Amino acid sequence: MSTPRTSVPILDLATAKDEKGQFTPAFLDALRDAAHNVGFFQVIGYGGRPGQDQELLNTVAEFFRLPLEDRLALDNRSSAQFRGYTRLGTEVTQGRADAREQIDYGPDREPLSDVPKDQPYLRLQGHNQWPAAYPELEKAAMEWAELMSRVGAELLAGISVAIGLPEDYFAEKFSGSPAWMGKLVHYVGSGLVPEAGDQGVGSHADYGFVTLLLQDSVGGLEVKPYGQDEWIDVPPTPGALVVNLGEMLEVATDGYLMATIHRVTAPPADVDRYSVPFFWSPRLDAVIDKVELPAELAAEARGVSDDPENPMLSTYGENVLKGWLRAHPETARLHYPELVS
Ligand SMILES: O=C(O)CCC(=O)C(=O)O
Ligand SMILES: [Fe+2]
Repeated sequence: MSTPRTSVPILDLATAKDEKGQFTPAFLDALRDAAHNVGFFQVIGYGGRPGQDQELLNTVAEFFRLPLEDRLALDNRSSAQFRGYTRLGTEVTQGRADAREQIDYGPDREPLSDVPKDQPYLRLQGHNQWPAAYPELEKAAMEWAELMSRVGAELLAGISVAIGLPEDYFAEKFSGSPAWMGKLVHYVGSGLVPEAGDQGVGSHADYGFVTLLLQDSVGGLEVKPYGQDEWIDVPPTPGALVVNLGEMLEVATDGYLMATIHRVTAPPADVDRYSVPFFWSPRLDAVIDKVELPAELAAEARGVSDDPENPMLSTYGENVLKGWLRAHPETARLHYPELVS
């Protein structure tokens, strides 16, 4: 085993490619090391408009200051796509309530009319819920998703090359209707959701390929690299996005890359924390097969985690529906009663 890691590396996307548009060997080495040994890193130079990150966080904070009834008008219990507003303390991670409220959103598409019984996850295609009286939110969130889709595709291309695959190896899985997901999150100070204790969000891995997270300056995000007992901090870093790898990369690489476990500690009493995670994810019907890794990397593959509480499913839609059903039990009972006991 390599030496335990105590910090999360920072990579600069602005200098990732040479003048011919190829990822540089130095960038690929740093990316492979960060992705394989830590599973978490930060990127700077990702190409947002100056001030776009802070504007988005301010817009999100403003939304959560609207009266509760305005937020509840977007209640995700009315959405078979789990889109819209989740009330404080009703999302569950590791069997415990999280001290956060949030809006979930994704690509806005017509729901499919004829969903085969054996592909219930196709029902996750559908519409978002946005506050009509506060149009700034939809605008900022969708503009962010566009930027993050570009960054996600670029990083996945880099990760592919770093593990010996062609740059566009996974591109087909995203073509047509990639099922990315965005979240606008408000963590509340400990004490406001008594049953959460200090759990902002409980320890978990993400479901897709790569997660790109914008966090404000409060802190509290921690990560547990594979094989390590110590949690390490992901310190708020101006101008940076936090990147972590999701379960689809663990499935594809047989654990050479792992979906790294992370959690957020609730902020201190009376402090609010805002974050915007974005999950770059393929089509719902994409099936992710194991890739052929170069021998020296294959020798370091750790196998796919076999947690009976969290099986990793190779059809992306199945894998993400598993997560939604677990995290939002009320919405699950209302829309997918046949899938939850
Ligand atoms: O808010 C954060 O810093 C992390 C959130 C997270 O891990 C998630 O929503 O999957
Ligand atoms: Fe996460």
